[in-house]
Amino acid sequence: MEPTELTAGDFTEHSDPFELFRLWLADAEKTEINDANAMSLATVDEFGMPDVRVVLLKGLDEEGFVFYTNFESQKGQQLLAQHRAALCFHWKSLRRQVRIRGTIAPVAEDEADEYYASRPRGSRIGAWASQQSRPLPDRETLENAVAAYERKFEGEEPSRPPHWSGFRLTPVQIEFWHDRPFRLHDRMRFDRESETWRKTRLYP
Ligand SMILES: Cc1cc2nc3c(=O)[nH]c(=O)nc-3n(C[C@H](O)[C@H](O)[C@H](O)COP(=O)(O)O)c2cc1C
Ligand SMILES: Cc1ncc(COP(=O)(O)O)c(CN)c1O
Repeated sequence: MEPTELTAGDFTEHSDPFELFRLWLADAEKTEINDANAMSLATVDEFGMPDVRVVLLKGLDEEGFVFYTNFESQKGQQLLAQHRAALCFHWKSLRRQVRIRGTIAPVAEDEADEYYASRPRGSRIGAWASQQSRPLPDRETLENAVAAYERKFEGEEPSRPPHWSGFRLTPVQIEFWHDRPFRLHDRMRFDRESETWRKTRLYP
């Protein structure tokens, strides 16, 4: 890949990891074919066995990174029990990676209500119909559940299911990685130190 404005430049000068993350996400929105906000979410189960799946980043503020899911799903149960997780973004079009580790807390009820209300009606009904991560005998069972909830909420706005909400990951560590020739990549890690961030360059 020829270096461009997006693939060259020195990100290692940045001192605010949130600001740098926002710049990289904005770049990725321009270059990824879809879902630039997709991130791998790593958790551990009650036996310390790792698990990982992709979710979408739906909010970012000074407290952290927000995503939405079913709290009774595998990830929901793992996050409620362990309160810790890691995220990984890989933007292939930019040859960039961001890794984030931190603590997990559910978002406030009103924050979840507001996001749920912004989703298409079909997705809101779907959140009721899907018993995410539990066995489903056949597709028809799911479609019947969707039809039943469509009848239940006919003529009204579906309320947010009590088991559907968001988690916020508050980072303690954020690492930025950028591809460089001959695998001699640039890596910069930020470690939270109460109100500030300590910055460390890492061997590739
Ligand atoms: C691009 C992409 C985005 C996804 N976004 C979400 C999401 O935001 N929330 C969610 O619950 N599942 C999302 N999924 C589905 C999850 O990867 C996963 O299959 C599901 O949440 C069940 O995970 P669990 O059994 O570990 O709880 C997404 C999948 C893909 C491929
Ligand atoms: C099951 C599920 N829940 C939630 C989401 C989050 O995205 P949205 O709120 O835009 O549906 C996704 C995105 N793929 C998803 O697959």
